[in-house]
Amino acid sequence: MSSTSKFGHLPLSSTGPLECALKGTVLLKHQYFNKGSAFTPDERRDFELSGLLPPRVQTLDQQVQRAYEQYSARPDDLAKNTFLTSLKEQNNVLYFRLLHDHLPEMFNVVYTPTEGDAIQNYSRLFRQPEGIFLNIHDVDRVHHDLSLWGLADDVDYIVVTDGEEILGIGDQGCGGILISIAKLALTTICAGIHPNRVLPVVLDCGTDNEKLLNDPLYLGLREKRVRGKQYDDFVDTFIKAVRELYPKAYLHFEDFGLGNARRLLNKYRPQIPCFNDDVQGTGCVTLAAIFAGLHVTKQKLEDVRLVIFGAGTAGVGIADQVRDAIATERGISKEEAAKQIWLIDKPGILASDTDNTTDAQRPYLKSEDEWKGKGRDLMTVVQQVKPNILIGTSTVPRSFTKEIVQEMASHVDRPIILPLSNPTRLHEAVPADLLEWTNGKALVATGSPFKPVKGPWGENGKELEIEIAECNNSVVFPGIGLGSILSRAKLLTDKMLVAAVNGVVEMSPALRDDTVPLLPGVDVVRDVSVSVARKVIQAAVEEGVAIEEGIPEVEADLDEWIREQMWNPVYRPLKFVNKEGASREAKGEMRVVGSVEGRKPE
Ligand SMILES: NC(=O)C1=CN([C@@H]2O[C@H](COP(=O)(O)OP(=O)(O)OC[C@H]3O[C@@H](n4cnc5c(N)ncnc54)[C@H](O)[C@@H]3O)[C@@H](O)[C@H]2O)C=CC1
Ligand SMILES: CC(=O)C(=O)O
Ligand SMILES: [Mg+2]
Repeated sequence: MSSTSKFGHLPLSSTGPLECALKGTVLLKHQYFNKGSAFTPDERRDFELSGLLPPRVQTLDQQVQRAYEQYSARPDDLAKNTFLTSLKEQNNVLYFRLLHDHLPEMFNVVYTPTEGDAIQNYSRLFRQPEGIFLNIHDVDRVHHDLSLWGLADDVDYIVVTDGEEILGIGDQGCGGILISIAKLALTTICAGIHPNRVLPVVLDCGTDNEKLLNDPLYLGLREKRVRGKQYDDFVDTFIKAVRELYPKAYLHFEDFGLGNARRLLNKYRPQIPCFNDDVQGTGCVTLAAIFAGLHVTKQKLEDVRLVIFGAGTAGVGIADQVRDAIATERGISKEEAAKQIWLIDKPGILASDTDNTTDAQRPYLKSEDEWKGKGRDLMTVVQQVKPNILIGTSTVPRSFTKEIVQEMASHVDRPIILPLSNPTRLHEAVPADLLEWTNGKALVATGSPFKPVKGPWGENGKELEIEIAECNNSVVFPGIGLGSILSRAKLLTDKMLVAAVNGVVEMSPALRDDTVPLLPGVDVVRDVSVSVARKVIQAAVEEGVAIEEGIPEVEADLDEWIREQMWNPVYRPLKFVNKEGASREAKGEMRVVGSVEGRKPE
């Protein structure tokens, strides 16, 4: 039962007994309340479960042990991913506890790269729907369909995608729902966001993926993507419905295509608390990695000479975050700061004479005179620019060749090289090669996880194992979301994003020891999220956008206030309440009771 905390408020995630109006088989099939073999003897009696379960009562730890054995017996990562999806549908606490206890091992199975395989196979692996599917041809029903999820107060965090540019594997149509689900699972496991107060959404606008269009089992709209005004009206209707139904919710855009990602962010950012993970999340985590790298190389932002290969949603998102940091740090204009960044896309270096550049790329165009008569390919740019940082967001595998990397390393002692394209097979270079080509000098972080690399790189050729940081927006988006939700920020401002970067940098192992990774790993992810959330909340208060009252000012209290509201995967004793008497004591649990009872939308 929830109660006010020492801070005099009702925490977002509560502890103590959990009210439940369900019994028998309905309860056993309910992912939020189900405990399986861990129902206590009293609960078995009170909730009509005694004949429905084998007699032995087990602990959560024993269940985790069994689930881990079952997981380990699955032959490959996709089968492991499918197993975990089923487990989540059966028992939320067990699923999140298993993940919690084995996170470093399972992270790449529930997230990139394996989740990408699951998304590509969505219509083949489909067993049970999860989330909300909105149909562009049913725009009149958007409000109604969204309302089926629950009542106004019940949603804190929404992830929405239109499935056009998923995790580096392109257009996946309605299978994109799985990226919304996966990102939300990470908000829970990494930042303790209540799993029952989140909402995954896919906007089904069709797909341009021929394979899906020709697949008779494809579950989404089998037609080409609808674009233009009809698309914009659909998104607008969705946003309006979100504001009406879930006025407190924070909206996370994920994996929209290049033509829409930034455009939608720019449109809605001044109106609602929203965030684009590919633009802003990637920008924040990469800036944090750069700060850590510069700390190791003993350089400052004024020393940055950054080349970004692949100037799409993520690439320009990174450029903006770095440019703004340089401008603030050096006290110069954004135009001046942009001179330290070079963008390369399919036509080569982007210059004033390059055709079809986007509004977002324009601030970074170089003068055509500067590049007249010169090659515009990556090798020439590296030769001319002599960058100390090279980032890949191109989806072009192996594009950072030995020659290019060695050219870069011939100008700087410790090149910072971040191949960020996902999934693993699309990385611009793999860490083992980067380290070998630079004799262990490169400071590397990657978009997907890689195993540590062994090599003779120590003093006098001593064998050393170098850990590789994962530079993925997953390091930062859960904490940004947590901070925004807890402060009930009405907008997500630039200063809150800068604060989030600082929250990650403070946790970077490389700040204390320059032989270790640039970014914190998943083993400390909850601490990272607290650090990020704290900074985000403080910035929201300073900016005057925090609505929540009573946010503690003292840092230690603020940390406690944050941690107290994070959801933990533990079983809570169930307390039976009559359906009529079911109160909303434990904030957030009512959606479950409501949906099972068939609560009508208001
Ligand atoms: N590590 C992380 O946290 C993140 C990684 N990513 C990854 O970054 C990659 C790009 O994602 P988005 O920016 O969303 O896609 P996008 O499609 O918006 O951008 C890709 C860009 O690369 C360019 N490109 C393609 N071929 C090229 C070539 N041969 N030479 C130069 N440029 C070329 C494209 O024209 C486009 O501008 C994906 O693999 C994605 O998974 C994206 C977001 C976060
Ligand atoms: C990590 C991520 O958001 C992406 O690859 O799209
Ligand atoms: Mg993404």
